[in-house]
Amino acid sequence: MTDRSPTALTSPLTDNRKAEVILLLKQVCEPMLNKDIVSLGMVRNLRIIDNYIYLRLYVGSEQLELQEQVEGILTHLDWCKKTYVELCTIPNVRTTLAVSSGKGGVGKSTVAVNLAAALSLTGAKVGLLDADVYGPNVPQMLGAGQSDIQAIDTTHGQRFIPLEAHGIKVMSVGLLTDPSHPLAWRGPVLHKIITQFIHQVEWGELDYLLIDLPPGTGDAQITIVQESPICGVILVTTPQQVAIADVRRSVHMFRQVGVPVLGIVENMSYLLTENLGNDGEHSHIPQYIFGKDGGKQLAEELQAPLLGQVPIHACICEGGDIGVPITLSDRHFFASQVFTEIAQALVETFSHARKCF
Ligand SMILES: Nc1ncnc2c1ncn2[C@@H]1O[C@H](COP(=O)(O)OP(=O)(O)OP(=O)(O)O)[C@@H](O)[C@H]1O
Repeated sequence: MTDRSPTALTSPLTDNRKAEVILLLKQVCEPMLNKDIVSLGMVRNLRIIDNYIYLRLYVGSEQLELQEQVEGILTHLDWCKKTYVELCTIPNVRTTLAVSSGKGGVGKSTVAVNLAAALSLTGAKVGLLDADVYGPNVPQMLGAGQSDIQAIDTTHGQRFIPLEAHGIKVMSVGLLTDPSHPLAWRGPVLHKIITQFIHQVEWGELDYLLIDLPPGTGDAQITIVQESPICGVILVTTPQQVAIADVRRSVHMFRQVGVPVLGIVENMSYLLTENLGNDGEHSHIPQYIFGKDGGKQLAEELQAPLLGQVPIHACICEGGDIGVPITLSDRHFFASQVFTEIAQALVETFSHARKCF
């Protein structure tokens, strides 16, 4: 696994200087998550060559001021002649969030699509990048499965134009391939496609870009995480122990590469069944098909917030199949409200941050 933390150089002099640089950079606070930019993994590829500092800064479109703060604070080093900051951002995208899962089939794409829908219902401009190279089904879940992707030539080279479905901008590896042929890309091709996705999509102005990652903790996830200014990751799990074990691994992987885990969504938490009581009254009883509160316990163990518990319901599955997420077709439905609450919590976190800039 490649480390996103600042890179070490070998001589004792540069090691000392690097330590000094990191100490100063730790004083630069990113107000969204109220943490320093080093702990958030925003500073990468730190190199000190003679009296010059080189680094990459991964930011959202409203955090560009951090560059000035970085350059400013490093002027305190009397040995430093100049700092070269390479700003890495997705143009016009304020906040990039990843949706991930330790294991396939736990409902990661379903959560990503419904969360995108819930965010867009708050009035935010939302994009959804389906980077799940092994099962790219976001376009279908938004009713855009058969659409063709257009590319335009710009002064910066060729750019893909995302589709728009229900007011959400969508881009997917699935849209570039024949749906009847499985995706069997390997290493370099995979890397190229993913990197293209991140840097060659003309999103326009977005408040939130959600990236639906492939399941697991392999090369594809690490590449995406390293090549994009992701502010945090939302992890999706079902409550059963095998899924939990995989998500635990994922949390450690994201923390190791310096990406904050914003929280855990427990999907398929319970199924409500109708019960006819002795008094002739109907009531609903939750059945914990995959076990009870596995995600909740994991969240406590890993000290990550439990963002919500999504029930199992045929309408959620049907919404995905017909291309209209349940959160859009019936926003008052009890399962939709879970997504609405998660979206509101995200908006609260990130819009508060915007006021800080
Ligand atoms: N809460 C739910 N209630 C009912 N069905 C659900 C729920 N969540 C997901 N599903 C269904 O489960 C199936 C798998 O969901 P989804 O494709 O979102 O999983 P995934 O984790 O993204 O899978 P993968 O990444 O392995 O392709 C889909 O048919 C989806 O409609």
